[in-house]
Amino acid sequence: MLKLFKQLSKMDFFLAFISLLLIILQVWLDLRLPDYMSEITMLVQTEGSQMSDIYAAGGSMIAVAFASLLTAVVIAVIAAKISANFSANTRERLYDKVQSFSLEEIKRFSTSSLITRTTNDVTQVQMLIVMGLQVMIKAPIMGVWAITKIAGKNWEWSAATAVAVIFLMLVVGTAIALATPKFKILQKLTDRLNAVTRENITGLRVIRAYNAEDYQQEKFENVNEELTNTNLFTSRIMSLLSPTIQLTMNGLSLAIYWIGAYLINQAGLMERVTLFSDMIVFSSYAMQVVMSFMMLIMIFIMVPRANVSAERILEVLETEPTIIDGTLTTAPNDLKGQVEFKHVSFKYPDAEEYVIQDVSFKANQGETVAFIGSTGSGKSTLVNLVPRLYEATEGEVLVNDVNVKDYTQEGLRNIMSYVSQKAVLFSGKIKDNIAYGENGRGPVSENDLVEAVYTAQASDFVEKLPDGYDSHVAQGGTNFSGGQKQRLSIARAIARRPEIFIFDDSFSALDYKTDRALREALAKDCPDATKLIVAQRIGTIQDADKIIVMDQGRIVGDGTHEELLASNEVYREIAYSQLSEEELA
Ligand SMILES: Nc1ncnc2c1ncn2[C@@H]1O[C@H](COP(=O)(O)OP(=O)(O)OP(=O)(O)O)[C@@H](O)[C@H]1O
Repeated sequence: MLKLFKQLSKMDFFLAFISLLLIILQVWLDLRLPDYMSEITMLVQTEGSQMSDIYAAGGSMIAVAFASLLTAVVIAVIAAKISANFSANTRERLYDKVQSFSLEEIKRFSTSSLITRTTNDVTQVQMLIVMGLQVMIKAPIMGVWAITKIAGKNWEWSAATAVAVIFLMLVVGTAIALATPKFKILQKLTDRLNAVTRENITGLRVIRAYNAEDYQQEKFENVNEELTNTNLFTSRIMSLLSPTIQLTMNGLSLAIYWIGAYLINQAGLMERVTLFSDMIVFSSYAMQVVMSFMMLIMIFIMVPRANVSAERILEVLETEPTIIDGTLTTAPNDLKGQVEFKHVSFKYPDAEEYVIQDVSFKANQGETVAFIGSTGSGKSTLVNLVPRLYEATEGEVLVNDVNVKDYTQEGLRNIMSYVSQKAVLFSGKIKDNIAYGENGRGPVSENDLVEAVYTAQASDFVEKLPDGYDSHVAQGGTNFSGGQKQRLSIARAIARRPEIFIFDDSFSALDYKTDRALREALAKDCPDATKLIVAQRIGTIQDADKIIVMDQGRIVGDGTHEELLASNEVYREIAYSQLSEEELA
């Protein structure tokens, strides 16, 4: 956890130092109170005392108590500020780190766990800082100071206090030992609850359509119940602590008075007043000692959980992304839009089998290269290697004759547009979604934006909307149809004016007519861009300059539509399953 605190700024450390000084002042003020008590008790017991003296002592006592209160408020404000700063910085660092992760690291942690770590786990540590700054430093100072005040006064009273403290430590130690293992489980269960909730919300349509509410509900309830039970277990243990502490404090008071009564009974008349006053003072200080232990206990309750959270946060922060940036922002040559695979093989992290095996091909500037093959044959995986969403396990992926590993990721992605299999839109306006991201050449102009929408065959529905390009897009683009979403995400790719387009089965939701119109417009408007197209439909790819046929991660044929029809069995099978002989002739 200390590692996490290292990131606090100098200003935060300075504030923490100020709060330390204030805490010392507060403890000093708090420990003045029993002295006034003693003074007042003495005055009350002594014959001939003046009322004005009692008022003076009482007034000072109130002033000191008020000053202590004021100091406590300032300390609390400082603690809140430091802890809020800590949270904001940690969340930002986590966010930046996650941004640098490749899909491999995201998969390793899981999306829901990354969300819990950025929110819930940070809050756990934040709460510890707030409490810790106020109490963790104060309690030992107060405890030690109070002990020195009562040390040597009377061994019977000291022994009673020691017994109370030892008893408390035993009870708390047992409670912490029982509860700590559960804290780790609690955070993991929070991850799972988060995952199930996300699944329920994102899959709502399917859940409803299949009347699977009960099934999902049960899934949710199972995790929820497990989390509740674990929470209850730790809470029950911790809830025993408070009454035990109360009981110990009251028991200690009783013991001190009981011992006091015995001592007073034994003492001579003159000593009685001093003993009585000592007893009052001792019991006040003894309460301070027990109170400081109680404060420490509160912290000890929080430390194990915060520690688990801190470890989970550090795990993310200390993970080195597997995809490391190269140094080149552009290729040191005049090539544009060239993509080449040289004996590339790939297997997913933690997987045994290769999903791409010894793939080699070349796409030159302006060419359209299409990939077709049965589902699961590795087409999407293959094109994901070009923008380095994954790293080739063996072989080389070259863009403009430079290995993709040698580019900075930003430089590499500046020259390409990737359209994923599932259209992804972001909440905001249509135009924000199209003029999205950066390409290293400044913002997308209004003209490029409109042209892109036209090329993507999206103008018909965009311009019909009451707010046109300013129309609202809901999160995930849920207020658009599948085909509309695909066209908008294709428009976003076109607006970037890239050297290379990667379409990962991005035409699948379009009707044949729109599919054809879009491809024709793309060929006309972006003739110089290289297009890598993954598709299931022969119609989408039959005009491609080169078609690569994939089967079980290997290339089993390449050529034009006509060449493959004549020579490639796998291609012919796919083609005949989709089009009639007349259409293919
Ligand atoms: N993130 C992943 N982790 C592990 N294995 C994966 C992952 N994504 C895909 N695979 C596996 O890799 C293989 C190739 O998948 P890929 O998505 O590249 O095929 P595809 O040809 O694009 O299929 P489709 O046409 O159905 O989209 C499949 O066997 C799949 O199970």
